[in-house]
Amino acid sequence: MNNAEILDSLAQVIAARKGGDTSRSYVAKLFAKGTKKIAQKVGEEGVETALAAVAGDRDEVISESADLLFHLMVLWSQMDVAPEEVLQELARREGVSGIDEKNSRKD
Ligand SMILES: N=c1c2ncn([C@@H]3O[C@H](COP(=O)(O)OP(=O)(O)OP(=O)(O)O)[C@@H](O)[C@H]3O)c2ncn1[C@@H]1O[C@H](COP(=O)(O)O)[C@@H](O)[C@H]1O
Repeated sequence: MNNAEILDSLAQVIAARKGGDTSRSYVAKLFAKGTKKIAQKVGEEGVETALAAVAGDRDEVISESADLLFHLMVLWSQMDVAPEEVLQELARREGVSGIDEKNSRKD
C-alpha cells in the first residue's frame, strides 16, 4: 500500500466501526463515548508526542505520532471530515505564496 492508500484504508475501517460492538472494537468504544472523549485522546496523544520529542526519543516520536494520527482520524470521522479535505487544505497552503512569512510572524 502507498501512503495515501494507508490513510484511505484506515479511514474506511474507522468509519465502518460506527455503531459497532464496543466490547470488540476500540474505535466503536471511542465513538460510543463521543466527541469529548475522542478530542481528549487527540490532546493526550499530542502531548505525548511532544514530550517524546523533548526527551529526544525518535522511536517514541514515531510511535506516539501514529497514536496521534489514528486518534485524529477518529475525530475527523466523528466530525464528518474526509482525510482528503485536510490533505487538500495542506495542498492549498503549499500553493499560497507568502505562507512562510505569515507563519514566521506568529513565532
Ligand atoms: N491504529 C490503531 C490504534 N492505535 C492505537 N490504538 C489503541 O489506542 C489505545 C490507546 O491507548 P491508551 O493507553 O492511550 O488508552 P486506553 O487506556 O486504552 O483508553 P482510555 O481509557 O485512555 O480511553 C490502545 O487501546 C491502542 O490499542 C489503536 N486502535 C486501533 N487502530 C486501528 O484501528 C483499527 C480498528 O480497531 P478496532 O476498532 O479495535 O477493531 C485497527 O485495525 C487498527 O488499524
